[in-house]
Amino acid sequence: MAAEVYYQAIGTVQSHSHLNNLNRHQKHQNNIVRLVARDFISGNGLSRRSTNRSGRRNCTVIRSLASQTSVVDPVLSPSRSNAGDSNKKSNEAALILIRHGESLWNEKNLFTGCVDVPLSKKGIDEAIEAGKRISSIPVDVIFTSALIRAQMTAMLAMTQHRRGKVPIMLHNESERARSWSQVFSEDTKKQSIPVIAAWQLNERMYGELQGLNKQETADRYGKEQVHEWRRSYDIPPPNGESLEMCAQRAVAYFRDQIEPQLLSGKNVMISAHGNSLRSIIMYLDKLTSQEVISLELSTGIPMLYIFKEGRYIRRGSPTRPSEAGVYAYTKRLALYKQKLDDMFQ
Ligand SMILES: O=C(O)[C@@H](CO)OP(=O)(O)O
Repeated sequence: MAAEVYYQAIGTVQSHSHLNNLNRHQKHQNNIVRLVARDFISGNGLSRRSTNRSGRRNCTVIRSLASQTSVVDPVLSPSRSNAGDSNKKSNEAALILIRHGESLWNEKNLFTGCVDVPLSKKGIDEAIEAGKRISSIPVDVIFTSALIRAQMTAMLAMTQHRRGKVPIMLHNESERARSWSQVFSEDTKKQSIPVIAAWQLNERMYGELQGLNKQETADRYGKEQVHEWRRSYDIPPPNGESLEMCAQRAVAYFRDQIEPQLLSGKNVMISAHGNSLRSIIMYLDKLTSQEVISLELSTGIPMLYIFKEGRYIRRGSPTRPSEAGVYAYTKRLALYKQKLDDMFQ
C-alpha cells in the first residue's frame, strides 16, 4: 500500500447503473470548453526551439521527444468510443489524480465543502512534495476544481515538474475573458500546459455542516450519524450533497471532458477534492456503494492510473522520480523519464 494513501475496498467488477444515468444538462457549455482546450493543446509536444534550462544542446533531444509527450502511439481504442470526439485515438495515457494539500479549514478540522479556503503552510509543502513525486510523468492538460485549494495544489505541484512547461489557466467564463487571454505564439503554447477549472470537480456541497467543527458535530449528533453523512454513498448531510449527487456531476464531467483527452493519448492531471475524487475513483475502479465507504484519500498524495485499451489500471502513488514500480510499468513512461534524465542531467 502506498504510504499515506488509505486505499481499500478493491472488489470484483460490478455494474454501475446508478452512474450510467448521468446528468447531461451542461453539454453545451462543456462543448465550448472542449473546443477551446483542444485548440490550446493541439500543438502537443515539445518545441524544437526551446531553450529551456540546458539551451542548445537539448535541441536534438527535444526534437526526438516531440512525439513522446504522450506515453503511447495513437491507435484506435476499442471501447468507450462514445466518450469523445477526438480523432486521434491512443491505447495508453497517464492519469494523475491528486487531492489538494491541507487547507486552512482542514487544519482547524472544519467542514469545508464548497467554501473556498486556501492551503495551509503544510498544504503548500504537501503540494510541492506531490509535484516532486510526479516530476517525471508527462502532463499535457490539467483539470482542477473551481476552488482555490485545488488550483494552488496543481500550480505548486507543477513548479516541480522537470519538463518545465508553464501551466496556464484557461478563462472561458466570458467571450471577453477568452479573447483577452489568448496566446499568439505557437512555440509558447507548446511550452504551456492548459489548466481547465470546472465547478463540477468541486468538493461535495456539505450543506449546513459547512463551517462547523467536525469533532463538535460528532459530539452533538453522534459519531455514527456524522460518519454516515461523511462517508455513506446516498445519505446527504442536511441540505447538502450525498456522494451519489456529487458523482452525478463529477463523473459526468469526467466522462464528457476528461475521458476524451485520455482517449486521444493526452496525459491528464486532475487536482480536486476528497469526495469528488472518491466518486471518480469509484467509477475508475468500479467500486460498489458499499466499497466506497472505506475509501479515504489523504491530502496531497498523487495517484497514478494508466488508461489502456479503455481500462483504468491503478499504479499507486509514485514516491520519488525514480520509483521503479511506476516507470517500469510502461515503456513509454520509462522512455519519457529517460529522456528527461538525458536533458537535465
Ligand atoms: O470538509 C470537507 O469538505 C471534507 C474534506 O475535507 O470533509 P470530509 O473529510 O468529511 O470528506
